[in-house]
Amino acid sequence: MDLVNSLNGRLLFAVPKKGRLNQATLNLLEGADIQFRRENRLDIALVKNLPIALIFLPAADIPTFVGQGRVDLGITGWDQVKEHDAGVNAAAASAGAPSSSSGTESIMELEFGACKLQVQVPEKGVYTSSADLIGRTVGTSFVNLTAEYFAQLEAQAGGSSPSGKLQTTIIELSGSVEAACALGVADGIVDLVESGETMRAAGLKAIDTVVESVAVLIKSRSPSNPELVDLIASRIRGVITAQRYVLCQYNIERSGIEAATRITPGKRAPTITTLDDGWVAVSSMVEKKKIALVMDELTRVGAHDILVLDIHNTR
Ligand SMILES: Nc1ncnc2c1ncn2[C@@H]1O[C@H](COP(=O)(O)OP(=O)(O)OP(=O)(O)O)[C@@H](O)[C@H]1O
Ligand SMILES: O=P(O)(O)OC[C@H]1O[C@H](OP(=O)(O)OP(=O)(O)O)[C@H](O)[C@@H]1O
Ligand SMILES: [Mg+2]
Repeated sequence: MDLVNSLNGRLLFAVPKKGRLNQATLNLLEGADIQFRRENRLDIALVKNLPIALIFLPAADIPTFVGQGRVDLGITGWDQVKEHDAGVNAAAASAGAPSSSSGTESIMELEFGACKLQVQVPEKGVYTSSADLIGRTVGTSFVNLTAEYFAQLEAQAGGSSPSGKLQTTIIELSGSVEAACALGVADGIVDLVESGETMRAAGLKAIDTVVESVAVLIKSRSPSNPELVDLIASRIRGVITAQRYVLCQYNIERSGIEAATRITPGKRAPTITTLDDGWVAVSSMVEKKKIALVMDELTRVGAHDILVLDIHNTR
């Protein structure tokens, strides 16, 4: 098969090929009924039921492909989008050009991959604020955001050199960044924190947040097929909403309906069905994180036979 020719006329959609965002992204594609079979070792997969090709790329590279318009759509971390933007701005500044936009547009936040890019220092060390790291060495995979962050800090401290050259040394590391302080490679690091387990295990503490991140769906400024982009976005939004809600069903005496539907007003309105002898059945979407409380309150106002069901999809 001539792979390049087979991409003709297809919308190109970049997805993380490994790492923290890979599995959640594959689940999302499955929920949106985007069907494909990926050949072993091949980073391109043709979608069977839509004119789309999936391109498997490292999360960090996806904003570059989308930003240059080589790929129409992508899923990556917001941190990676900001890192790419900071790189584009730094390149423009060093060329004496005005800061330009990176060419990516965020369509929506996806409800996974939440983490924070944080400045971290040894827990029992001499550094207590980011300003203490000015003129020191900082290890990170996010060199552009880190350079931008310290440039601002240096400017605030009034110590920025006339040439605009950074006093703080940024060392680029591609993984296991937390090891850098213990091994003397860096005085502090800028890396991602979710649970904080990796940071604490390395004897580090966070002293500031550079960016708060979550996975995002992004598109290029001029996608090849805007209608298809809208269709995919709408399908993905449906899956995300379905994941956030559960369906709560219960029976209640008609006299209790007002109190009960105040507890479960639904996304738009609850569905109410009349049963025999003065009872009604209510069915309503409830935010998953609130369901335990909602069930407590429904019981209190006299609801019976409360059922909670997963929703697979919604529009
Ligand atoms: N611990 C985490 N919790 C939540 N999201 C994370 C976490 N670590 C990374 N991410 C998100 O996932 C994105 C990709 O990071 P990840 O480290 O998974 O990719 P990778 O570096 O390509 O893979 P690997 O680290 O396995 O080589 C990050 O930019 C961030 O948005
Ligand atoms: O706060 P936590 O829940 O511990 O998660 C944070 C860790 O997760 C990521 O590492 P990853 O697993 O991608 O390994 P890496 O350092 O090799 O990239 C990130 O770079 C942190 O090290
Ligand atoms: Mg990683």
